[in-house]
Amino acid sequence: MTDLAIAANGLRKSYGDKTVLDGVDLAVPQGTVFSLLGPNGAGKTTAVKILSTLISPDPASGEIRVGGYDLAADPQAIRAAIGVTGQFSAVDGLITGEENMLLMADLHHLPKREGRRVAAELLERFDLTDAAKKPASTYSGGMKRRLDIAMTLVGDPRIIFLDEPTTGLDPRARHNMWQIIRELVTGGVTVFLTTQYLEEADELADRIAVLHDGRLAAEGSPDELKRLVPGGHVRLRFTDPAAYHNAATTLRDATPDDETLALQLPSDGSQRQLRAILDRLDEAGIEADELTVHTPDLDDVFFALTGPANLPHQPKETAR
Ligand SMILES: Nc1ncnc2c1ncn2[C@@H]1O[C@H](COP(=O)(O)OP(=O)(O)OP(=O)(O)O)[C@@H](O)[C@H]1O
Repeated sequence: MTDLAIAANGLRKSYGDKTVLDGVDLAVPQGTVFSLLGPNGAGKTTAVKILSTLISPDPASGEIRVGGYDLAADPQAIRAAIGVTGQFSAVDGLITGEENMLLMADLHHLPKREGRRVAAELLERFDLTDAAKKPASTYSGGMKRRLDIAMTLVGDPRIIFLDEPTTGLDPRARHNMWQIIRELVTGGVTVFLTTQYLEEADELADRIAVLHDGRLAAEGSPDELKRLVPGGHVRLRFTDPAAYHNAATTLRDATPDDETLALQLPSDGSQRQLRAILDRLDEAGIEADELTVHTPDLDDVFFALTGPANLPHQPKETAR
C-alpha cells in the first residue's frame, strides 16, 4: 500500500437522498496519471473535492489515504502534499500573473527572495514571463490554465488533482497542457485527472476508471479497457493473390475481402490470441505482407459502459 499516492476504499457521498458516489475504490500508484472518466454529473468533481479535503465523504466510507495520510485523521498533512487546479481556479484576474504567483508564495510562507525566485522560475517554465506584468484577466484560456498550474506548483505538491484541465481550450493549448502534464509526471508527480475527453485520457493516463451510476463501471489501462468491448480484430493483407486464396482457405473463420486481398479475424488483440493466429499461419506456411491489430477506441468503451446518450464531447482535431 505504501507506493500508492491515493488509496480510497468504499468512497461514498450522498446529497439528501441522491447518492453520488456509492462505494468507489481507487488505487493510484505514485508517479502515474490516473484518469476518472464519466458523463456529466457522474460525480468526478465530487470525488476530487473529497480526495483534496474540500468536502467530507459520508461516514460510511472506508479508509481513504492521500499521500500516505489518513483523510479523516490528517487532512492538514494532505493539504500540504497536494495541489488542486481546475473548475475552481485560484487565479485572481484583477492582479497580474506575477502577483498571483507571489501571493501563492506568501501563502506557502516562502521567504520573499525565495518566493520571487520560485515565481520567476515557474513563470518562465510555463511560458508566461512576457505576460507576467499584465492582469490575469487579459490572459487567454490556455494562459490562465498554465498560470493556475504554475500557482499550484509553488507549494511543490507531490500529488496534483486536475479537474477537466483542458475543457474549452483550443487544440494547440490542449496539446501544450498535455505536454505540461507529461513533464510533471516525469518529475515524479502523481496526477489525478478528470476529463470529458476520451482522447485525453487515452493520451495521458496510465489507468482509467469509468464512473457510472455512483460506481466504477470499469477500471484498467486504456488498452485493457478497449479489450473489454467487442469490435477488435486482426487484419492480414497480402500482395500475392495465390497466397491470399491459400490463407482464405486455411483460415476459414476469417472474413475475406477479395478487393484488397485482406482477411479479418476477430481478436481481442491480446498476446495469446495473436500468437494463436501466427501459429496457424506458420503451420500452413503462409506469410502475410502486413498484419495490423485493431482494438476498439475509448469511445466504444464509453458507449458500452455508460450508454450512447452519455458519450462525452470529443475534440475533432483531425477535422480541422
Ligand atoms: N452541494 C451539492 N448539493 C447537492 N447536489 C450536488 C452538490 N454537488 C454536486 N451535486 C450533485 O452531484 C452530482 C455529481 O456532481 P459532480 O459535479 O461531482 O459531477 P461531475 O461528474 O464532476 O460532472 P461534470 O462533468 O458535469 O463536471 C450531480 O448530480 C450534482 O448535481
